Amino acid sequence: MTDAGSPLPAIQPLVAGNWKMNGTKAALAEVIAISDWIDSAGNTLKADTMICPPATLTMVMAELCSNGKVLIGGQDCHPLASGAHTGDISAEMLADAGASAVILGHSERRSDHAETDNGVRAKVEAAHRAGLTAIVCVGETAGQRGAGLTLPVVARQLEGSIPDAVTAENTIVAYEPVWAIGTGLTPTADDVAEVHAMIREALQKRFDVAGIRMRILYGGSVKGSNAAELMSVANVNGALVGGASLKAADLIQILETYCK
Ligand SMILES: O=C[C@H](O)COP(=O)(O)O
Repeated sequence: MTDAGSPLPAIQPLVAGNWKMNGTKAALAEVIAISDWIDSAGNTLKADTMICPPATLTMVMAELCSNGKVLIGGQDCHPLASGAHTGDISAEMLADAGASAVILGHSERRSDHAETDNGVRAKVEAAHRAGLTAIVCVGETAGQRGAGLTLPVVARQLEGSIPDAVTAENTIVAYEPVWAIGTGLTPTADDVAEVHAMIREALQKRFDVAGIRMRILYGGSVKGSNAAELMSVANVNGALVGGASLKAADLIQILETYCK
């Protein structure tokens, strides 16, 4: 409930596809097929759809999807707006290319590029400065889960990676257990519920109403056959999908779980 006592609007789920380092111009056919399917689904689809292509496809994909049915996101950004940083792109550049969001702190960035919570936080601030929604990834490794550290690890990443001033619109949390990414393994529905409940509680404590309304996505081996179960867990407001977002037919199976 808000201060005025009126009920909060329902959270609109999001299914976001992270293409990672996959996709050339030939893959644009997939996003066209997704967009056409969304058109045919009309009002029955009760979720937003986003594709986060490699940077090379951002602008052309954003132009193809200018009707807004498929939102476009980046996969990373530099904390600064411009400068001598060979190979990097800024949040402002992503926004200029037509992106409305950017994935930050993905475990592959944390491990491949030694990204820290502080570094991710600076990138989230950059995303907000450029008017982008930050999709902030958190999640434990297999070793951390085995040691019973899932909740403290995720809580620490959440606290460290998200800045103090956020809104429910400009920030999304994605819980991705590292051991579930690309492995075909998924946590049980109860395990997902436990972590998402902790995330919701932490967000609410820190951000009040914004924390209640913020979307929390689950990611890690989501596919058509498990999406209905995972997406029905309390406090799961959509999915961050890797492998199953590369083919339109696979992503559409996941989107179908949100067709009512
Ligand atoms: O960002 C997406 C995740 O890393 C999940 O990837 P996956 O669906 O291939 O397991």
